[in-house]
Amino acid sequence: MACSGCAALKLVSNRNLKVLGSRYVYTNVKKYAASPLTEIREQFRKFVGGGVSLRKNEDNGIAYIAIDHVKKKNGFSGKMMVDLNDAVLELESWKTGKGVILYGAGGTFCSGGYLDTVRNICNSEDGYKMATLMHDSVMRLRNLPFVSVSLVTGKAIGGGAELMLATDFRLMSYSSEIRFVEARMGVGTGWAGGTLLQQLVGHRTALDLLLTCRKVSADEALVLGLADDLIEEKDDDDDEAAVMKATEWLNERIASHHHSVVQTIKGIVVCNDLEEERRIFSTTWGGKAQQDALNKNIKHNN
Ligand SMILES: CCC(=O)SCCNC(=O)CCNC(=O)[C@H](O)C(C)(C)COP(=O)(O)OP(=O)(O)OC[C@H]1O[C@@H](n2cnc3c(N)ncnc32)[C@H](O)[C@@H]1OP(=O)(O)O
Repeated sequence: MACSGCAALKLVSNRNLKVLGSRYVYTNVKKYAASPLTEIREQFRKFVGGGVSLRKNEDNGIAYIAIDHVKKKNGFSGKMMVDLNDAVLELESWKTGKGVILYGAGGTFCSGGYLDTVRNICNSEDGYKMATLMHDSVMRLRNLPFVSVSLVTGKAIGGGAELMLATDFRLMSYSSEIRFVEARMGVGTGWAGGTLLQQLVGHRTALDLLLTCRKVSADEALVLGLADDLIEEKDDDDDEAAVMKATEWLNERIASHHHSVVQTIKGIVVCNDLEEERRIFSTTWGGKAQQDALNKNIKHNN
């Protein structure tokens, strides 16, 4: 008698898929011994071009991460990958921070992997290493106890489109656009974009955007939930004006709160664990910000 499960099993084994818990996992993917990050960083910092810089403003508690490789539309070199990793590691020890704005210099967010670097690491093992380094930076950035915003002006292409998914929010200038071109370039997402995009817009829209490689305008990004707000631009190349607008937008959410409160709320939202939520929550309970609020007899009726 035909067994319907057998057909499914055959399909699964044909595709080198194995059931693991409730998930199917690929079994025909070559496994690499995990290289230590220090080793990967040493290798990647040799692929020069551009830089990523960090500026912390102690007055407003906002840090600014600038992607700067303007001549190459902010194509992300190996060195920039290491710079980003350094920036995020430094932010992890910033006690009084509240927010982070990630932006591209010269009116482009980021055109993805710098093709000179890409050509130098164009083999499966180095691809695994690049993904390891970028996953480390992206997930550390995402989990920082600060509210993070990507400010997208101009284009966010390929890895650049993935990078903007690392932050809590995305602000786009009206004429900016996002384009996941990885499939057109013969690859998948290597900077955590598949996972993050799926979480943000759902798996069908993620598949659609990744397979069609189509341009997503700022207006459409807003509808899809890829963007949270649009900012007006007088001149897309005017980094300072755009950064100022993003700062205002972020400040509307964080300026009136003590850094300990912002950090607690962000920590709670990303921890996904009630025991951890209790621990983080208890750091502000009974603290000065709570005492001050109680002493003010605040009414919430307007
Ligand atoms: C990690 C996996 C990935 O990220 S896959 C995606 C890799 N990125 C790409 O393939 C982007 C290729 N570039 C482009 O599509 C265009 O240059 C874009 C970004 C749309 C900009 O077009 P447009 O405004 O007309 O400027 P342009 O082409 O004249 O560029 C100016 C100079 O910059 C360069 N450039 C641009 N992006 C990169 C990049 N990612 N890596 C290396 N170089 C890049 C262009 O080649 C051009 O250089 P040049 O002035 O001709 O020497």
